[in-house]
Amino acid sequence: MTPLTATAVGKRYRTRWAVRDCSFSLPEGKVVALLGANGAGKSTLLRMAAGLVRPTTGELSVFGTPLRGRIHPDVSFLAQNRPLYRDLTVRELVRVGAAMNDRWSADRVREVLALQAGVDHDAKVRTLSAGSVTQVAIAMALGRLPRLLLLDEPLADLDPLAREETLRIIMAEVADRGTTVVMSSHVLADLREVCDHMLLVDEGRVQVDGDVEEVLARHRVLVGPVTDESTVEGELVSATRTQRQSTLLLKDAGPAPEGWAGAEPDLDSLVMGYLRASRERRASAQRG
Ligand SMILES: Nc1ncnc2c1ncn2[C@@H]1O[C@H](COP(=O)(O)OP(=O)(O)OP(=O)(O)O)[C@@H](O)[C@H]1O
Repeated sequence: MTPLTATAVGKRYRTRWAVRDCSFSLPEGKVVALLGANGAGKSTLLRMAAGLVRPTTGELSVFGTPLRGRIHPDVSFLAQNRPLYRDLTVRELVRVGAAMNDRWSADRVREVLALQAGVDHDAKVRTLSAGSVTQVAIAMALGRLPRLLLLDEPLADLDPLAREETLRIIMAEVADRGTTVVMSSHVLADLREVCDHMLLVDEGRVQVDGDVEEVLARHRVLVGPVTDESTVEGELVSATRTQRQSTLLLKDAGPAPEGWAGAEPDLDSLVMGYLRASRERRASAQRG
């Protein structure tokens, strides 16, 4: 069953739309990278999917059930501010989790915590480093035994070792339990090796949605003479030009014309191309 479907979803804060006309369906049992620049609308989308924020327009469904402003029992959400009771110890938190959740596995939380080196179970949450708080919050999120795990910037505070541990835990969660994981980030390097599916948002709209391999196969990077772009076929996503040479990212490109070299982009150059185009659109809108 589809873990998350959005139909024409929009969210307006006062006069500003944070998310606009978003429609997508996520595949089950995959890792989905939710990508976009700062302020693109990633957190707002995740908060709506978690049932914490109601859409202004449209509808979100989790495993076929329309959300009505409350968290779905099969969903766990790691919010960007990691809300945990700061005066409790990690051990006490695990006990409180049992009281607050209908479905709860303290064993699962302990199992995940045991995989995370350096988290002191007897320390009060407020004395932990930001990275340890994130690790505890992820363990707590997994304690709800979710089928859909929504993670807002899960790796942002983690050192390289903790990142690796966390990615391993997430990969095992997907492989062993078939959980669908949505992870937001603006640091693509975090997600490159783990994501199967991507959702790239820009100014609240979905720009790219699909299986990573399929998305890459639909794009080409063409390099050729700056003087002769007229022979290039396809939808231009973005371009970087030096005095002599153009590097174009294209969607649904035709064959490389005479004098041009073409190759499939890697995920980094694809995402950078879309982000660059988005920044240029914003800059040109500001210039009026
Ligand atoms: N509670 C709020 N009230 C008013 N505006 C908001 C609120 N939450 C988000 N916004 C605005 O909505 C837009 C999208 O914000 P959002 O936090 O969803 O983006 P994001 O992609 O998660 O950004 P970042 O990567 O910086 O966390 C931004 O312009 C933001 O200022």
